[in-house]
Amino acid sequence: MKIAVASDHRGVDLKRKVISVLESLGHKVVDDGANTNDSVDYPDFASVVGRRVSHGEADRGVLICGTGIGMAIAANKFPGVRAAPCTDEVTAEISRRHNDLNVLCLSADLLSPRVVERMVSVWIGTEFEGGRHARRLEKIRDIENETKDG
Ligand SMILES: O=C(CO)[C@H](O)[C@H](O)[C@H](O)COP(=O)(O)O
Repeated sequence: MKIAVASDHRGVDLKRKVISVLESLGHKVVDDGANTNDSVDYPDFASVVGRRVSHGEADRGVLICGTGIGMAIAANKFPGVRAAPCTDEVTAEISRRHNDLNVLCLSADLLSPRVVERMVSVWIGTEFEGGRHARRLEKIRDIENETKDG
């Protein structure tokens, strides 16, 4: 898969870890920054990854900030993006099985690199279950279309 990855200044080190985990699993990674610890604004990075996933330029995305929350709020503004902060292996797995999460948001401040390694491996390798969960995602698409039309 092609995965777009970005962080703000708080997540630069963890982003490097995530990229190495994804590449070791055989995925192609697009590194969308940031690359220094200078203070930046997370929406500038969430929008790059959110746009790529929304436009089909990347199959999935990973976004990292202090909590993962700001990145998720911003990325979810793009049609077809389902972004959320996950906190452990269980939420990472269920986010795929039930929600078909296509943008994983991670906290650089609260998660250890070791836990993140396991979360990313589980998240990337878990399939969407479909069935009743697909019906619910259809309803989310309906909401997206309704709000788009005003
Ligand atoms: O968006 C966030 C909160 O959900 C992130 O944690 C940001 O990384 C954080 O707000 C950045 O804060 P800073 O004090 O400018 O480092």
